[in-house]
Amino acid sequence: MEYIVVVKCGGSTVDELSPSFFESICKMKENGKHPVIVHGGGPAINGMLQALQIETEFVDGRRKTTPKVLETVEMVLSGKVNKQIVAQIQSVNEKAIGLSGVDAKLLTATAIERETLGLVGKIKAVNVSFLRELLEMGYIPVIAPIALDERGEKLNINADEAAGAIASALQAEELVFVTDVDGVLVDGQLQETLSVSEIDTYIEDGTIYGGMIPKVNAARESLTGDIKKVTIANGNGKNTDENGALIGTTIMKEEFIAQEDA
Ligand SMILES: Nc1ncnc2c1ncn2[C@@H]1O[C@H](COP(=O)(O)OP(=O)(O)O)[C@@H](O)[C@H]1O
Ligand SMILES: CC(=O)N[C@@H](CCC(=O)OP(=O)(O)O)C(=O)O
Repeated sequence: MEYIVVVKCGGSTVDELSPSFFESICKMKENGKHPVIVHGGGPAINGMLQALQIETEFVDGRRKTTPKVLETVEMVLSGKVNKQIVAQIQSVNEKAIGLSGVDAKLLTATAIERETLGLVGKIKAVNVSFLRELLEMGYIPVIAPIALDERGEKLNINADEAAGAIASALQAEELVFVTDVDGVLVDGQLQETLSVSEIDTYIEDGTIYGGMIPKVNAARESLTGDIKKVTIANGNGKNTDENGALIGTTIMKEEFIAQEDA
């Protein structure tokens, strides 16, 4: 299998994704690339938890997940958000299939720290052969970040972390985070490129905070493997190149930045 692109759609943007975003996904296929979509849904989960009067709390960017919270997370992610994206892709005439990590044991995870986070996991394994079969059949997999642990218990996974782990396991060429900002901003200025070493500096001085932290951390981890390029871009469809590819902040290994500059 050649060129795989993992695209993570953030919950911040999932209701705003423009037709041109879905067209850019189609263009990828026309250009011989294989998109795999991983999605979040934080704001929709918050809304449902509020409606159900279930308390929620974040610890270092991850949602503390009780059994009741997990039930709601799964209902919103696997039920509402996943099928919304699958329907939108199919409306531009592409074949899409919605799954969570529970289906076909797609994602296996272990709990990070039950005492503080409850049912929150870190991905240990991805059912790569099943995903590759779907890609070979021409399907775009759309994946909700719920995983199973070794005993078959469900765990909630941060969607940015899930996208990074799936991209690494698939040996994808590219990882794209689609969110509600144009990319990484420093003093209000969009950064076209960012090196791995700059990530640490900007997290340390507070320039990168909140929901941007898991994205740049997932970028850093993925770039230690086969992935050559990670992009953080806006889902509003306004920033695309002539091929319809999303433009935002590109995070690359130092040696690739050096090559591009040469
Ligand atoms: N340096 C930065 N540049 C741009 N956005 C940043 C930065 N640091 C933190 N953010 C925040 O990260 C948010 C995106 O993360 P998040 O809300 O978790 O989105 P998603 O649901 O797409 O994962 C932005 O809306 C912004 O508030
Ligand atoms: C463990 C954990 O925090 N899981 C996330 C999963 C969804 C997500 O990550 O959505 P975004 O991409 O919109 O942030 C949650 O429960 O909100």
